Amino acid sequence: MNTSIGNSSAVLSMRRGAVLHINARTRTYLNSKSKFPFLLSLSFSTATPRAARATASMSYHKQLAAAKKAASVAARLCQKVQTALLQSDVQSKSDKSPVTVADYGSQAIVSLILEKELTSIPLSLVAEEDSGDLRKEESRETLHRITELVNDTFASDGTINISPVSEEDVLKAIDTGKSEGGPHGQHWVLDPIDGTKGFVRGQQYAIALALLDEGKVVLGVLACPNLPLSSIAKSDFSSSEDKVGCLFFAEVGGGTYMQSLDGSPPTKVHVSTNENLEEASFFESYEAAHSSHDLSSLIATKLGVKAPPVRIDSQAKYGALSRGDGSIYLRFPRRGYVEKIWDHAAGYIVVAEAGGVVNDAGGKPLDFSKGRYLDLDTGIVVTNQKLMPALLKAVQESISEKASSL
Ligand SMILES: Nc1ncnc2c1ncn2[C@@H]1O[C@H](COP(=O)(O)O)[C@@H](O)[C@H]1OP(=O)(O)O
Ligand SMILES: [Mg+2]
Ligand SMILES: [Mg+2]
Ligand SMILES: [Mg+2]
Repeated sequence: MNTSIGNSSAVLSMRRGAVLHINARTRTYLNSKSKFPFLLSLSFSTATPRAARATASMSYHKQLAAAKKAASVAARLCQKVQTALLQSDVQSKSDKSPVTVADYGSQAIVSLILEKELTSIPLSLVAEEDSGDLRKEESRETLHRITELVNDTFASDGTINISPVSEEDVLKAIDTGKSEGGPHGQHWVLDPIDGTKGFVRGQQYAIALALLDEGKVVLGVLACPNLPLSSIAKSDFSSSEDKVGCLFFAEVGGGTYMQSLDGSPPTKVHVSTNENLEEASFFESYEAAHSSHDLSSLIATKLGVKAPPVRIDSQAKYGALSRGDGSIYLRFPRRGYVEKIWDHAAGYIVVAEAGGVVNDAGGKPLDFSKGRYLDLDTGIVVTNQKLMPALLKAVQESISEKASSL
């Protein structure tokens, strides 16, 4: 039996260029999930060893404060949309993946807040969404709604001093995210909603924001609006009594902290110190299309892992792992899928600063300096330092066995 957060009965049908349909039962379910918090992540990285050394002693406090604010405000917009998701709010992109008004609104909010808070250098932002579809005639209503959502979110937050924005301002703010990143200089990396499928199902998602400096991730923020503040290691974690809404943040050399999205004081978190594989539990994607459940099951069996996998959407998995809810996260996308930096940058530093290790299946650390994409061997493997050697051995043996059985 597998463990997953929330209800899995939502029925979504997606066709190229078509609106994603949500049936009445799902709508009722989504509307009943207003208690769920949103997850947002941001990260920042640096690239060359010389420059990395030069920046190692730098402080990113100001950028971290701006990132936390941006992700938290964007999370509020996402929460508002998730509680009243309309069929017209969800559309299908050209790669058939869903996108909602909240993905666009979140990206606009983060871009506008970073621009406002950090005026010393021009903003370079590598982000998932762009305004291409929104500029089409048939998207006029959608753009209007996104602009309203952005302005309402700013207006209801007493700490944001941004005048009402126009539709053109929103389009421009979204398109700030077209930066290519790379090994030099500072680049923000944003996934405005990571785990859009989980968001649409009324389940887990994150706003993920990171900063790269010379190709290295130097800070990251993950807002997880629906993640319980207490551990999700146990299969009964989705109890309606659980308080939800976590904000994870990390700065290079400074450790990882978690606070509630409604503003409790932060506490330092650490990955699990578990060295016993029989007692280990592991996370993987809720969506089997995003990561091979068969391969991770083979690995778990080889390692003697007894607990069933915990399947949840988005970089909330990195957040949960950073506080020791489980000890392993396995991700094996289908052949040919290329991972993007915004899907891992914030999660990477949140786990690394909590004492964990994030490698590709070949045992190499992830390299965020190559532009918008990650160049990976097969998949991503995350655990603590003690378990990584045994885990990598099992991963590599299982990959070979699976390949020879085909
Ligand atoms: N076919 C795919 N394989 C792997 N990951 C995918 C695929 N399609 C979308 N994704 C991205 O995987 C991440 C979610 O993975 P998970 O299964 O861990 O929740 C998201 O970043 C999602 O993008 P998006 O940001 O658009 O939701
Ligand atoms: Mg997407
Ligand atoms: Mg994503
Ligand atoms: Mg996304």
